[in-house]
Amino acid sequence: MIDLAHIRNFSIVAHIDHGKSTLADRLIQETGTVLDRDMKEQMLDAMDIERERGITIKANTVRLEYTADNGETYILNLIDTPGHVDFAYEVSRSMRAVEGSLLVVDSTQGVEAQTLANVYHALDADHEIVPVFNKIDLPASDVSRVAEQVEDVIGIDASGAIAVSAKTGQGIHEVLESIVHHLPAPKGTRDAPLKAMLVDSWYDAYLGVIVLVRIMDGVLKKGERIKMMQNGSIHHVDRIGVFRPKMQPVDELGPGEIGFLTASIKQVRDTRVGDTITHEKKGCETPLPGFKPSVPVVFCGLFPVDSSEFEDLRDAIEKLALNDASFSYEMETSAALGFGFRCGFLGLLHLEVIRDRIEREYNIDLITTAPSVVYHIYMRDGTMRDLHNPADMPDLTHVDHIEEPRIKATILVPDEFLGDVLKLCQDRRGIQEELTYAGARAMVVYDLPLNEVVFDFYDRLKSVSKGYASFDYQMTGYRTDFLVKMQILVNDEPVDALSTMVHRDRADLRGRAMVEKLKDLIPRHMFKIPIQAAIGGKVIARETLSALRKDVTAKCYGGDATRKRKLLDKQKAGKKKMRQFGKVDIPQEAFISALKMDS
Ligand SMILES: Nc1nc2c(ncn2[C@@H]2O[C@H](COP(=O)(O)OP(=O)(O)OP(=O)(O)O)[C@@H](O)[C@H]2O)c(=O)[nH]1
Repeated sequence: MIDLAHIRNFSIVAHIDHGKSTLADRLIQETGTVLDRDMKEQMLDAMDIERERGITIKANTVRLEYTADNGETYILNLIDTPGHVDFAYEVSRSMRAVEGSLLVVDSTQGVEAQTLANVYHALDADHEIVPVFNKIDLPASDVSRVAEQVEDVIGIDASGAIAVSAKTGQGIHEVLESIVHHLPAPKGTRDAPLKAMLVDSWYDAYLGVIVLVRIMDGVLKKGERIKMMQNGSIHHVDRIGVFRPKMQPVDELGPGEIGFLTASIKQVRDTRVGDTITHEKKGCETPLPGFKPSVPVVFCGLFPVDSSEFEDLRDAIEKLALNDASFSYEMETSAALGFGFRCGFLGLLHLEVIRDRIEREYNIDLITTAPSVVYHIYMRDGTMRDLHNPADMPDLTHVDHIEEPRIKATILVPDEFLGDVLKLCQDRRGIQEELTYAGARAMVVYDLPLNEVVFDFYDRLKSVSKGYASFDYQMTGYRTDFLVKMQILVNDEPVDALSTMVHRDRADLRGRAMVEKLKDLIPRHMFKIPIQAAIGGKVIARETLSALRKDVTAKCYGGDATRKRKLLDKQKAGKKKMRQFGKVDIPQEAFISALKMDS
């Protein structure tokens, strides 16, 4: 039995790359949770892909045991939260399971857009916050400037801030002491009926679904029968334990504790995040206030390049969906691409991660169609339908008006790039709402159509600001606008995978840019190929790809046989990555490249 006064539950909030994972590693190491020789960098980022991209996707948790300078031993439960905007929902969810946060700010960079977004989640959850200024080993570190920023921009007291280097370990001891002395102990009643929050869940091939819980009141033991309060389903608990960071069984989980349970649950979908778990008999009466469910906001089609791999793709998607309740999919057929899936994601990063995993872990080459947001189509008969795929756009004569999702975007950028950032937002149909300064940085808030952001906004923002701008957004609602479906025709055949919804005022520009790009991306054929952009029956842009008798080896004068061989092999490999539309081969990268807007 662990006494509540000796528990501290906390999370780390930070902008991406400010050192959250590195700090977590140091805390694990400093408390001896993992022996030094077993310590590999970034213990908490389990998946390869996370390691490679340096981002944390699945919220992870670890229990640390720390003997403080006052001689008392404390249990510190760290919940690692994802830092990226796509996973904002996971952040806000895990925040409710803990009482405090370490706010990590890179002292060479300062407060960024996701610092703000994440710290607001923490403040929403009534957290006590300890600011931690990281990377003080670097010459560019400026702790007093960052402290000023934290006070000015976020409005929290930075006098108790700790300067650390998660890299060298400097200041880590102070962080642990501050967790013990500045963060509140959890509250809860041992004798009350069981009330536990379902914080997260994921699928494990051996154990089935693993459920991360925070016990609010009561005690959970192995062998008990529990009830999920949302749907009343009953499960038999076959394992309980904690993460250190490996799984370690425990006898019970009491109030204030964070741990896991398994109960032969087959699918992550059967465990609703934010649900309240109680005992089947003598359970609690009222559930905890619920969480909002995460809804996919970006949709795109995934098709196998090699159509014989459709079943493999289905298998891969089903497996990934087992572990990710926020990823949705349904079968889709496209005239040009054959069989595939229409998939829904929380955002672009989520999309990229899933696509990468399918290509890498399941070895399937994919064609990804243009990402699209969900439009509300109001019909003349008074009904409304969601449009996930521009290809499904109903006949315009039946449509009354169309609404598109809007976001509130917060961008922090050094002064000198502000002009370019404003221009970018303006070009993307943005409406400026706020412009303020914090030192040499400007903070702008824009109301933007999500559609203009999902594709390459973030890349463009990074490039116009030389990487210095940071960005975060939240959905705000829907608004009517003059939106049309633009089709692309290659050799007079519509390529549905390239259909997009655009604002009418920008359609000509976009159409022109797309056909010009496609002209460069599609290889020449033996015949002339017209490439057109059209709205309804009206062509708004056109290019023609001239015919060519293709002899790729022609430039290999001198008859070097191995060079010729290599070129031919390369061409063959390239062929595999092409898709035939009527008589025309379109390379895979054309589907994405054509949509990128350079400026
Ligand atoms: N010099 C120096 N580098 C650091 C320090 N802490 C972290 N880094 C480096 O900064 C980079 C980002 O650190 P991470 O710990 O991966 O950052 P993160 O905030 O967890 O990033 P996400 O998981 O992507 O949100 C890595 O290359 C680290 O090695 C530090 O104290 N000093």
